Amino acid sequence: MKPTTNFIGSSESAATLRQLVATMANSNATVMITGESGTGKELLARLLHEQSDRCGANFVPINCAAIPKDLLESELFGHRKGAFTGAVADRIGRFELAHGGTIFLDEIGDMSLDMQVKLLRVLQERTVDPIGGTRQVQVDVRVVAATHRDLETEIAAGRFREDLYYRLNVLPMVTPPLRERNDDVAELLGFFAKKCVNFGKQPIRFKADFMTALQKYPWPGNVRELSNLVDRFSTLYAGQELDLRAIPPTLLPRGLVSAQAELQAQAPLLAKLEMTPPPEVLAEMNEQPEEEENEIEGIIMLAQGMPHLPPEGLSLKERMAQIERSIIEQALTRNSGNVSRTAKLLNLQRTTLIEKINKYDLRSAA
Ligand SMILES: Nc1ncnc2c1ncn2[C@@H]1O[C@H](COP(=O)(O)OP(=O)(O)OP(=O)(O)O)[C@@H](O)[C@H]1O
Repeated sequence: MKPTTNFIGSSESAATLRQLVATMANSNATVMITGESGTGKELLARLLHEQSDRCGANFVPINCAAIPKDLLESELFGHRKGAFTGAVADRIGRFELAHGGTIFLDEIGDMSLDMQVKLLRVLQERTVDPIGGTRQVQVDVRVVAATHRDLETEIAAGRFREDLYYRLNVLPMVTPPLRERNDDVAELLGFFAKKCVNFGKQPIRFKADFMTALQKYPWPGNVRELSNLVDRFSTLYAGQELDLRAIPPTLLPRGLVSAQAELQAQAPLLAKLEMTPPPEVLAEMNEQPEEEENEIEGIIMLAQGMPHLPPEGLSLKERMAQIERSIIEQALTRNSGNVSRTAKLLNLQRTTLIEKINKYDLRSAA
């Protein structure tokens, strides 16, 4: 079978996980993957399967928390026709389906104590008892289990069997939360954006300030949350290059929320005035993602045309001239170069405006 799974990331922990998978792939020992939801536990289990000699048989995932307690036994081990009300035909369980391959028992920490006993027996004897059946079925299955729970705490609380824990935890693997490997955020954004293109969406690109803000976000939903966000962006901003303004405020580090709010509030105003921040301001916004909050606010004030005094000071004359030139240029553009209408819009004498057009070398715009 051709491998299709890709565990993205250049951080040290991502590289270590890929290395662990390669090392563990061809052992038959049970693997226990722990980590927060959305950190890639199922992806790693698939990778393990694809890299193993078992890759020609099935990889069978089952979420033990998503299946009602009463149905889980039948799902895992199967049943015979008539075994219980509703069992209208024989049905093979997930263990049999995974014969020769790998079963992935997700959210094992949510399994009831009753089922834990039954699972332990299967792991020890390598046979399953379909409900209502009269004979046991031998299964050759590699077991990979996963949970977002701390199983040692669950054991201490009497909710998880210690013997099952040791049976499962032969080869442990831990997936770190994304906030602890934010080096991977940019690569993951690119990966999921490309995936959206493969699904026929227009490509989106990310500016530096966008990437930097998202690298600071703690990602409680981890890679799943990041992937969903890219899907949303690919729909809302198809074909565009995204900057800080595209990020939902709830995802922004506190220091950038007010900055973004001002930028967004400014957007309709700028549209109304047919003004955009001068190119040098936009460039500054994109080139200095790491700057302190006060600097970002300074950039925003600049974008708004508000006077801002940078920490290193400035030449007031030069800055005033820059602002004056920019406004005249925009007003001329808006009036298709008509000097009389531009003078009226800026409340200037026509002759004064012509002087300024000459001074700022704006004749081509007039
Ligand atoms: N390093 C990664 N590279 C590429 N995709 C990833 C990576 N990590 C996670 N994903 C993707 O993120 C999503 C969530 O991953 P996965 O289902 O493996 O997480 P999980 O830890 O098993 O979550 P849960 O505990 O909620 O079941 C999937 O679409 C998966 O393909």
